[in-house]
Parts: sequence; C-alpha cells; structure tokens
Amino acid sequence: MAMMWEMLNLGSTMGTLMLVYTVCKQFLPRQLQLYFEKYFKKIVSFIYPYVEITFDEFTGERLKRSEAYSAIRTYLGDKSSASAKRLKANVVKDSQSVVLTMDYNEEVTDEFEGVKVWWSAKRTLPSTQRISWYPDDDEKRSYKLTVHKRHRELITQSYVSHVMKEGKEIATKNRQRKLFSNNPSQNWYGYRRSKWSNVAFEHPATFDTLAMDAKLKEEIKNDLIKFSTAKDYYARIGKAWKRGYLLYGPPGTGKSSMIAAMANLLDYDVYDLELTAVKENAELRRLLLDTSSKSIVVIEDIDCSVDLTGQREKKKTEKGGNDEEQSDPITKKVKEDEKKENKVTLSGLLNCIDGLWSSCGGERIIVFTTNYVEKLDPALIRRGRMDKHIELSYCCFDAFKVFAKNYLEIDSHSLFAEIETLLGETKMTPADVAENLMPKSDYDEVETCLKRLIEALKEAREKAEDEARLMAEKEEEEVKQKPEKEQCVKEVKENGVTVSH
Ligand SMILES: Nc1ncnc2c1ncn2[C@@H]1O[C@H](COP(=O)(O)OP(=O)(O)OP(=O)(O)O)[C@@H](O)[C@H]1O
Ligand SMILES: [Mg+2]
Repeated sequence: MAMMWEMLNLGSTMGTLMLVYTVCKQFLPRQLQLYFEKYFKKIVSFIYPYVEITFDEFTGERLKRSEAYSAIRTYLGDKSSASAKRLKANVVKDSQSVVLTMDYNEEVTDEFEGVKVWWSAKRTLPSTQRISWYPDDDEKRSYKLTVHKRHRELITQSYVSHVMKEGKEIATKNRQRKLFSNNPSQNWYGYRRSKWSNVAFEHPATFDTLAMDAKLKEEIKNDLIKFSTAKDYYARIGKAWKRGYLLYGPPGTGKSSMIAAMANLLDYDVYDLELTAVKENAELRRLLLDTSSKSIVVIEDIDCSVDLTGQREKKKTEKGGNDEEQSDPITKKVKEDEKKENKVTLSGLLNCIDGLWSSCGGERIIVFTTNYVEKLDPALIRRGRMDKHIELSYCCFDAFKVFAKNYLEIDSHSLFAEIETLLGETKMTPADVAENLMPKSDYDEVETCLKRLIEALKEAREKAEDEARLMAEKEEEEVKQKPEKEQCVKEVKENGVTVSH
C-alpha cells in the first residue's frame, strides 16, 4: 500500500480526494450529505494512513520568525538540491557560494532510520485582493511533513530534532555575517516587518590591516579571543557573558575600522544602533532584546546620541545658567521639542545595558565610540559597563610600519628613520598617513610615496608650530592687557560709571 502511495504524488492524490468530496457534497441529497461527511474522514484515514505536520514561518502572532522553519528550510535546501526540479538560489559568504532552497509547491523525499518522509513547501496568498503598501503582508509560508502514521513517534521524537540540528549546522557553515541597522519604530509592526534591517557584512578591515601600537593590538586581540571562549568562566563567576568596549580618539584614528576588525576576528554580526532614531527608553530596550548572540552592538559617537551631560546641564540651569538662552522663547521651544523628540536618557541607556545583558542570552559585545571621552558621564563608562577603554590616537611609528607593509609591501627603508623622527614631532591621524602613503598611480615608486608622506609631515609640523606661536602671542597679549582691564573694572566700581562696549 505504502509503495503505491509513494508512486503516486501525495499532494495530487489528496487533491483528487478533495475534488470527489466537493462534487459529492454538491450532488448528494441533503439527508445523505450528513452521513457522507461523517464517514468521509474515516474513509480518508483508511485510504490515506498518513500524518501531516505543518511548520509555519511565523509564530507568536506573526511577530517572531520560527526557528524551526528556518532550520527546515536550510536542511531541505541541502537535501533537495539533488532531487527537486525547481530551486531558489541565494548567494552567501562574500559571493563565493550559492545556497539553494526548495521552491514553493515542490516536494522532496527524505529517509530517516529506514522510514520515508515527504516534505512540501507551501505558500498561501491572500484570498482577497487589496491595495497595500506592503503587498506581501498576508502571504503565509510553511513546510508540510507527511509520514505514515505507524512512524509517528519516531518522526516527532527523533526525526524533527535531527532536521533542526542538521539545519542549524548547515546554516552555521554557510553563515553570511550581517550588518544590522535599526528601523524607526513606525516600521516595526505588521507581518514580516522588523526592528532591524540588514545587509551582508563585508568590511575588509582585520587586525592585520589595523595600524596601531603592536603591543596594544595584541592585548586587544587576546582579550577578545579570551572573551569569546569564556562561556563557562562567565557562568562560574555569575556574570552575564558580555563585554563592553569604549573606543575613543580623534576622527580618523581607526575606531570604526577596529569594530570591523573585531567582528571579522570573532565572526560576529554587527548591530549599528542609531540612538537618535530611537524615541524612548522602552524602544531601546526592545531593540536590544531583538539582537542575536555572537554579535557586536555598536553605538557610534555616543556623546552626540544622547544627552549624557544632562546632570551637569541641570546643575548649570539651577545656578542660573545662560540667562540669554533661557529668556529667549525660540531657543526654549526648540530645546523642549528636542527633548520630546528624543526621550532616550542616560539612565535609560544604563538600565538597558545592565538589564539587557543580565537578563538575556550572552556572547555579546557592546562598543561605544566617541571623539570626546571627557564629555561622557562617568556612570556610563565605569568598569563593568565599559570593561575596556581603548584610546586610538595619532599615528605612531608602529602604526606607520603596518601601513608600509600593507600599502607598499616593505618592512624597512632608508627613509624610515626620518619618518620616525617626524612622527614623534607632529600629530597626524592614521587616516592622513594612509592617504599620503597610498600610491596615486601605477608609476608611483615606494620612494615617491615615502617622500610624499615626509613632505606632509613637515607641513603638518610647520602648521602646528605656527599655531602654537600664535597661541603663545595671544596669551602674552592677554597677560599684558590683564592689569589694564583690572584697573578699568576697579575705576568703574569706585566711580560707579557704566561702560558700554
Ligand atoms: N588605525 C588605522 N588602521 C588602519 N586604517 C586606518 C586607521 N585609522 C584610520 N584608518 C583609515 O582611515 C579611514 C577612516 O578610519 P575610521 O573610519 O576607522 O576612523 P574613525 O576613528 O572611526 O573616525 P571617526 O571618529 O570620524 O568616526 C578608514 O577607511 C581607514 O582606512
Ligand atoms: Mg568612525
């Protein structure tokens, strides 16, 4: 019997049965219809001794994508690539490989411990046509597993977990890392819309291409590797498996490049959290809860994203602050509106970091970057929240050597000594050093590039010296004018004369 069912297409057989059912129901007299319906199920289960299990794409009021569905899709993609006639292809892993998935209404057979099962992919489109900005909103997708009822136990107890496990393993093997960015909250709701949008993460920066002090680089690499393998350690000491990094330094010193290098080293996804698009603390919490493990959550330019100087501002206002600013109604209104627009507060952010990490899955790194570390509230960057503070600064000789090796493929040169001296005398960001060192045409020789950098360093040194001279002159002038000013103020006080400027 089973052989016969195998030879027939299960889907079309059921289709035929349903057709018979509909036709009979229409043409049978009313009295007989009731009997027919009553016995139809029994007849079907007798002729069709199979169990069907459906795995829908979405669970929990369609807000969460089902893990089982994803795992089955990957598993069947692998299985069906040899037998199915219609497949869908997705390019993964830096465009190097293609992953196939079963197309809709396609069926594949699988075997488990000698038992045959049938899988089919289904898509249900909305029954009524309607105009919508989101045409796919009502589309439902699922996989259907069909198996003989005498194998029900084996399939539900062992086969399904086998499929899940294999599917997850294949997914890990083909994993294309992603860069996520948060969507504004008005796009969060409805079928298949989500809090984060993503693209493939393909940043080429690694710790080998990162130009910085060699010792510090090694220390950071070791710290990251230790963290990623310390699951048991964190469990033993009773701490959530997370680590916070604060990267600070002037623009163009490699903060963003370091985040990319971290993600590439650990094979983590990156969640680039734009705080200015988050309306309130509750939204921030939901966003963070929707991140996956093995990920780096990044908040760039943290000093610009949230009013971290709130407490100090408040104190200033209490003392009287800037009278002009306070009395100006337009400035006041703009400030009020700004506050309404962005209600993420420092305490909200702190609660999210601590609350999130201690309450849900681990293996997450949070990175803050800033150009002005002194502006940040100490509560935000205290150890335990931001465990490691890393200063990325102007280009040192170690960093230059990395650039020379990567950009010009040299380890030493007679001009290196001069460059070392100049780097010690002036401040140039790694971004500027890289730009000067990069060959500008196919005919640019190594020496040309090094000499261009030397010229740029000399220019920067002269500019810095000029600026220092000007500053010194200005200070001298101020010192000279001080006694005169003091005398003037004294006279005004004594004589009660109003001086207008
Ligand atoms: N330490 C570095 N090592 C290698 N490349 C660097 C380094 N610093 C800067 N660069 C180069 O300069 C460019 C700018 O660097 P990056 O974006 O990482 O700087 P940043 O510190 O994040 O700057 P900002 O504060 O403006 O965001 C990068 O494309 C990179 O090629
Ligand atoms: Mg940056």
